[in-house]
Amino acid sequence: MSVAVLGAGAFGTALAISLSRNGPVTLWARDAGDMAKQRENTARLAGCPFPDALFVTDDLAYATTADTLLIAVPTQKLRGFLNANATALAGKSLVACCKGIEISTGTGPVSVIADVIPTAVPAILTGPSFARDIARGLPTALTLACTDDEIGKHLQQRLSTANLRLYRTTDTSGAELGGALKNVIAIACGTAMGAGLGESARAALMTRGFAEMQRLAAHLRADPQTLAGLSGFGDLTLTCTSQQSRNYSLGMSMGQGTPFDPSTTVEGAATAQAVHQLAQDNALDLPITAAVAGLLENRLDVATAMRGLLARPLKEE
Ligand SMILES: NC(=O)C1=CN([C@@H]2O[C@H](COP(=O)(O)OP(=O)(O)OC[C@H]3O[C@@H](n4cnc5c(N)ncnc54)[C@H](OP(=O)(O)O)[C@@H]3O)[C@@H](O)[C@H]2O)C=CC1
Ligand SMILES: O=C(CO)COP(=O)(O)O
Repeated sequence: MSVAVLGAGAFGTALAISLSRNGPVTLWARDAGDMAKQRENTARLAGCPFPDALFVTDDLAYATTADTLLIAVPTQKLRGFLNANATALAGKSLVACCKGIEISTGTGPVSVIADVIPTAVPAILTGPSFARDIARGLPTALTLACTDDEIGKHLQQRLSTANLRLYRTTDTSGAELGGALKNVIAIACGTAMGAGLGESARAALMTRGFAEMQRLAAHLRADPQTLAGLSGFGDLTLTCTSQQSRNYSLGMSMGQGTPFDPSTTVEGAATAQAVHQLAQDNALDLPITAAVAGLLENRLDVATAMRGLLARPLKEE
């Protein structure tokens, strides 16, 4: 099974570095010039040199000769990328390596792939992992979800390494929901911490945020067990507690009232909007998501958002 990673941001680069410890891997970037010369992605993942088995290219036709393609572009860019390269991607195993819900359709990366490239076998690789940890070869466990269990088994074998351990599921819906929604809750947690509301408030937001994740997953018929696994609870834990997370950091900035670099990839911002819309369309009660969407759209300030959450009617857990 030959492997290429399409998209050389922090995560795509880290995966390519990690997988090239198993054998040759191609990393495709829109502009590969500097990376090919320096053997390092100084812009997105500085300090992580490329192993010899990693080949960088900006020739998509060459990269897509591999039979398994990992796609690591941000969720809101995925459809455009697939449409632009549909012929080259037809019939391949396409593993989404992004976390989010598309604003225009309210669906996740696996559904977007199935929609644009119906001949492909879509899968998703998701779970608790920072790009830098993967690139450094630190121990990491992720979820590989593919509705075709046989292909899922092949992908699990090929994409696991000595330090990157993949667990398999056929529940693509649960896996993509967990990875998308935890980012929204991480923004909420970062906001609370930035505003000085304390670690008890963060624990409450994580737990009630997880209840929102389960509620939406149940509505969309995802398996609750998937939400309790690496791609849901696992990634929620990591992202809501680490300043390495960009979603958490955006929240911290909002809580502190300090500026945040708008060019940073923060998947939870668009996803909060998409999920808030889904909740309204389906009469689902997702108050933390609604508060995050309100903060991001400047309809709410932190104090009002917190007051709103605390003033909700008392209920059973
Ligand atoms: N960073 C991390 O620790 C982790 C990230 N992820 C997920 O990985 C996904 C990507 O994030 P990450 O790598 O960190 O983001 P980065 O901001 O580091 O990089 C985004 C990359 O996407 C590329 N890109 C954007 N639009 C297109 C397009 N239309 N066609 C081709 N390439 C495009 C950019 O290319 P260019 O450089 O040319 O602009 C850039 O290389 C996100 O969904 C994120 O949630 C998951 C786990 C960990
Ligand atoms: O998904 C991640 C960790 O699993 C990375 O989180 P951020 O996108 O918030 O940096």
